[in-house]
Amino acid sequence: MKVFKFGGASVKNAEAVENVRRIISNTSDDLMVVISAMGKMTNAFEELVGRYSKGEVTGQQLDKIRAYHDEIVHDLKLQEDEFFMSLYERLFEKLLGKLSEEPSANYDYEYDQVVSFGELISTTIISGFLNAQGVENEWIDARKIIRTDDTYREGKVDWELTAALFKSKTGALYQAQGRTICITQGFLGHTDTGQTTTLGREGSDYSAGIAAWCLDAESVTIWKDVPGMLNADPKFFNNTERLPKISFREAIELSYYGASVIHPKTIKPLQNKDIPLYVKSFVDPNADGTEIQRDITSDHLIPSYIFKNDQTLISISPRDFSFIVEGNLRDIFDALHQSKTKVNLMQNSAISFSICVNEDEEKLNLLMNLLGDDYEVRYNTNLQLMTVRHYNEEILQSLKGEKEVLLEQKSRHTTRFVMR
Ligand SMILES: Nc1ncnc2c1ncn2[C@@H]1O[C@H](COP(=O)(O)OP(=O)(O)O)[C@@H](O)[C@H]1O
Ligand SMILES: N[C@@H](CC(=O)OP(=O)(O)O)C(=O)O
Repeated sequence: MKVFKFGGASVKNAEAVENVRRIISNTSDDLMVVISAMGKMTNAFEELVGRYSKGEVTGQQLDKIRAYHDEIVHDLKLQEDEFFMSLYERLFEKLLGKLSEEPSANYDYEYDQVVSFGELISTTIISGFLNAQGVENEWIDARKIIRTDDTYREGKVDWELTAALFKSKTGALYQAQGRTICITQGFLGHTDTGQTTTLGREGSDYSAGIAAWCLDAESVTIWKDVPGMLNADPKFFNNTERLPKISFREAIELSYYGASVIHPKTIKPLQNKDIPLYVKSFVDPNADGTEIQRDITSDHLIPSYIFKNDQTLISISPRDFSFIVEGNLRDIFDALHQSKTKVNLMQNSAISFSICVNEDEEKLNLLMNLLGDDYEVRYNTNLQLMTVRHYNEEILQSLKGEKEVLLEQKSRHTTRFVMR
């Protein structure tokens, strides 16, 4: 059994959905197919829930979402399919029902209840289309399988329970005669009381990793709009090179530093069970792509570079000029934890502790309040964090150009610059 994952870009319109059908039809393996919301629909649902949670009118946002999906349904010629249409209409009725309720004060909870419809609608359309085209499949409700805690918008997975649920809900299907294709939603989970949760933005790759771990899959293939994992984001660089084969370790480092082609959480479950991950192009499905697996021998061959924009460099110093030692490190880490500040880089000197974080004014104010009067906090905004793996001086010079470097950090394999 293999796991395939299709993201928003691969199902953004009817033509793309037909391409997904072709890719699925061209393999003969049992499949668990994990699918995200279509195109940029998660952003559209975020606008919708933003208005809903403030008690504002949501008609315009809802109409936009409905029209987008209706066009795909029309182009796939599904509107004559009564069974499909009853499922499709029911989803929108449920969404409308949710929007007519008074929102609770818990925004993160409301977010998950509303934004999850993106994946529910997309998988309903794709499952319906595949069935209509004779590609028999089972629609599996991830909200009944992936068990998380109640950290809404970033559900923490209960692995053992999720594995048991996967096996009880899909085991018999995969053991049955003939080929089995299951279609399920990325990004979604549920709590022990049955409330819908989500796993964090761009979390469908992670769902594919969870499914593979739970089902002991042979491999995972993530279908993307790029030829594989490249040595830089092709949206910002010409002449990128494909990394044909890298280790789990290298992939987790690259994605952690910001190579957004794979969600960083995806790798751990696969590494833990030694399940290879293929990143392949849905535009050219027969091309080789990238193979991510345990062997490290190819990791050093090509330098990779990753840029994160909209960074803030924060410098925290004890006001009494004391050293940065255990006690004040504890205060600083406590404040970071409480303000849920995610640190992209940290470094200290005798009397100052520096961190580079994604720009977020609200969190920064909270952090400063938590640190209180004992610490002086200074910061620079609008910066760029550049990470270069397997660097050489020539590459560093050409990437830095004329930019001012505010902080530099070097290890044997990685150099990082915070620049303006
Ligand atoms: N190192 C990299 N290699 C390939 N693509 C990258 C890299 N870093 C960033 N990207 C970006 O990741 C995008 C694909 O990921 P994403 O948009 O999240 O896919 P999806 O939402 O369809 O799953 C590419 O279009 C590319 O711009
Ligand atoms: N739809 C969700 C989950 C996801 O992973 O989507 P994609 O695979 O298109 O990045 C999001 O946009 O965050």
